[in-house]
Amino acid sequence: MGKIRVGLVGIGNCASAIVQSVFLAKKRPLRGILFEEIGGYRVQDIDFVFAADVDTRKIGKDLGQAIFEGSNLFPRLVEDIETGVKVTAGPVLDGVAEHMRPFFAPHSRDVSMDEIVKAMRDAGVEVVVNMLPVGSELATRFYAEATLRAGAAFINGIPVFIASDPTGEWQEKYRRAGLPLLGDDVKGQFGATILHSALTALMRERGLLVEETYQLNIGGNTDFLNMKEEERLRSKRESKTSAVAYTLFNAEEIIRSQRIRIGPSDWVPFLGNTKVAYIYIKATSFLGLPVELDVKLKVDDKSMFAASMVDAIRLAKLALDNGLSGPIHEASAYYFKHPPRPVSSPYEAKRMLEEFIARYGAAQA
Ligand SMILES: O=P([O-])([O-])O[C@@H]1[C@@H](O)[C@H](O)[C@@H](O)[C@H](O)[C@@H]1O
Repeated sequence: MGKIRVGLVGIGNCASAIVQSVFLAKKRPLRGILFEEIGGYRVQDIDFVFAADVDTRKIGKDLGQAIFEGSNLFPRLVEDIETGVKVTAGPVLDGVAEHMRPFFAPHSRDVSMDEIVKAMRDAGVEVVVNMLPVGSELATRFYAEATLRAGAAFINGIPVFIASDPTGEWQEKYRRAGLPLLGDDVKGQFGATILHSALTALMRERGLLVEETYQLNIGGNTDFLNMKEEERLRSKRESKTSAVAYTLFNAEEIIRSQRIRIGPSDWVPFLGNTKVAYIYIKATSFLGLPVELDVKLKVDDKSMFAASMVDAIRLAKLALDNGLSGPIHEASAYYFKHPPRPVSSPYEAKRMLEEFIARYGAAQA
């Protein structure tokens, strides 16, 4: 099987977890992985060929070194990573929040679309992964456009609505260009969203009516620090809330009456990369009697991201190999919180995904 030529945008903790998982997979079988192979592609078939960031502490360094620079704190799991890819300077646009400047060292050079498209083309990028900070609306659109012009598939890991663009414009652009589009906003492997929505889906399946629910999240990395600005956080709340709301009988009513509250809640520096989620659900069961559930989840936030992303990358490549274009619904519904076509149960989403892999993976073999 061939390699997958991948470009990474935003060399933060998520990128570190992805890069390290690929180099770890070259040494020994990965633990906790969902699919060993997708259409014949293994995690170690991911080849990094392009990387972009705005932080001067990362620009110009080998990707294998840049993932440990700046405010990155994902632990080192592999020694001596050399990718041969130098981190290139991307445009800053809205990629750095004002209150983050003391923690960042963004460059101040103008970087044009032509420069980035050329760099992507020269590198022969097939799949671009967007991992910019939440709230990077302009910067995400910039890279979605650059990827399109460079002729690659785009995976949008953050809550800017590209694959799920309500106007349908981005979906149409990718369809016309004959390129796959996956997104939006990664659903961690066993993160707060999948756990919360699996619980509410189970309640629905067992005939319970959810009356009220919240999901509070705290963490100590720059992702949580960035989201302290309420405006940057708006799309994240929408994305996370919708992922749970799709599993409810009474979504509209519960949203209207503000009996659902979901989102990142605070930055607690000493937590580092650990994310803690508190989930509460109150439901009505048989004969109108109440059921209450309180769950606390504690996970490494970025390994959760990477587990989903190494699958999404292989699915994007499978879509490319099979000449699929526009939104890849099966992959988006399972791995992303805000897909263009949401599915009300994670089990149904998994069934669709497995059918997709069997169909296109087999076609390829
Ligand atoms: O899946 P989940 O745990 O609800 O939420 C996750 C966030 O906590 C994480 O910071 C981000 O990198 C992932 O993309 C995902 O959004």
